[in-house]
Amino acid sequence: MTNQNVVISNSESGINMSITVAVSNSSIFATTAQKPPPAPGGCGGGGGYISISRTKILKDLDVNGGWIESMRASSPTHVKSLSSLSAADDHHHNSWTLHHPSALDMFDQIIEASKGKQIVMFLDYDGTLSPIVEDPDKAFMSEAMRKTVKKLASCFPTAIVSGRCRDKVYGFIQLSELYYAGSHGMDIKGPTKSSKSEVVLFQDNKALLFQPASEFLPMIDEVYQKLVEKIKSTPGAKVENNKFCISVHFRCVDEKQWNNLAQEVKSVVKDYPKLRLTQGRKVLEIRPTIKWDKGKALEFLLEALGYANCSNVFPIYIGDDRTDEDAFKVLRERDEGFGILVSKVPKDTHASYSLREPSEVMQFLQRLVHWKRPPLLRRHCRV
Ligand SMILES: O=P(O)(O)OC[C@H]1O[C@H](O[C@H]2O[C@H](CO)[C@@H](O)[C@H](O)[C@H]2O)[C@H](O)[C@@H](O)[C@@H]1O
Repeated sequence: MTNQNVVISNSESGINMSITVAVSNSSIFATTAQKPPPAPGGCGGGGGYISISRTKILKDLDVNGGWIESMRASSPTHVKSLSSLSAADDHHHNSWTLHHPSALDMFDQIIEASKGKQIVMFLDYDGTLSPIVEDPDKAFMSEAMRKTVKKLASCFPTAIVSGRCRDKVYGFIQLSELYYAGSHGMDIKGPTKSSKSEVVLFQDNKALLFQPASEFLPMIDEVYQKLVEKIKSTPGAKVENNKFCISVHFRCVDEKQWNNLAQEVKSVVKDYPKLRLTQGRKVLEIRPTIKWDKGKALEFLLEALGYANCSNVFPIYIGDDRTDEDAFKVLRERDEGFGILVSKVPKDTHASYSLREPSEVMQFLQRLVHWKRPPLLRRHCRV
C-alpha cells in the first residue's frame, strides 16, 4: 500500500484541495481529505473523500464466445441507409430513438432540466470529438471542433476522458485549460492554464495529478513489448501503448484472422493475472484489474471540483464507446445530469440521449456555448 498526495485545483473557481490517496494492488480509496471551499454554483462541501470498495477481479473477455459479432457491431463499416432499412430494422431504430432521442432535438428540455445547476462537461475523444479512422495515430480533430471545445471550456468546467495515453490525447486536442483523464481515467491531470490563458496557481506549486495504476507501469511495458512481437505475423494488426493500458487494433485485420489474433493476445495476457482484457471499437484493451474506469474518473473529477454529494451539479458526459458506459451508468445511478451516446445505430446503453456523429456533437456543444453566452454578450466579454 502506498500513499499518493494529490493536489486538485479548479481553474474557474480557484478551488484547491489536497487529498491523500492510498493505493494497493487491489483497491483504491482515499484516506484523508482537506475540505475544499465551496464551488460557485456547487455545494462544494463534498469533502474530497472517495470511497471505493475493494476490487473484484473482472471477467476476462471470452474469446471463444460471440465476441466477433459484437466487435463487428461495435463499429459497423457500412451503416444501412434509411431507404434500405427493412421494416423490422426500421421499427427497432424508431423504438431505440424513442428511448434515446437526439440531444439536438431535446436541447431545450435539457437546458430546462439543468436550470439552477452547474453544468460540468465530460467528453470522450475518439468517435466523439474526432471521427473514427483506420490509423489511430491520425485521429485528428478538426480546427472547428477545437475552437468549439475551447469556447465550451470557457463556459463550463470541461474534462476529456479517453482510453488514450494522456499525452497523446493532449497532443490531439492541445487545450491547456481542460482536465484530461487518459488511460480510461487512470491518469488524471488538471488544467495548466485557465480559460483566460493565465497560468493556474496550484497549492504547493503542484497540479492535480492522479495515477492510481502507477505500480502497473513496468508490467504494462513488458506486456506491450511481448504483444508487439506476437502480432508481427498478423497483417494490419497494431499495438498501441496507452501508458496504463494497451490497445490491440483489429480494424485493419482481415476478419478471418480476428479469432487467431485474439487468441495470441490472450496467450500473452494469461500470464498476468493482474491484467484483464476488455473490448472496444475493433480493439482489445489490456488493463490493470483495479476497480477504476471512466465512471470512477467522472466521480473523482466531480469530487475534485467540489460537487460530491451535491444536488446542484449537472454533469453531461458524451461518448461513443463501451468504456463510456461506466460513466453513463454512474450518472444514471446518481440521478445527475445525463449521458449522450454517439452512435448511428441502436446500441444497448445507459445513456439518455444520442447524437449520430462528431459533427452533431460539435453542433450540440456550440448550442450550449450560445445558450450560456449569446453571441452579443461574447463580443463584449472576451473569453
Ligand atoms: O476512449 P476513447 O478516447 O474513445 O479511446 C478509445 C480507443 O480509441 C482509439 O481507437 C479507436 O479510434 C481509432 C481512431 O479513430 C480507430 O482506429 C480504432 O479502431 C478505435 O477503436 C485508440 O486508438 C485506442 O487506443 C483507444 O483505446
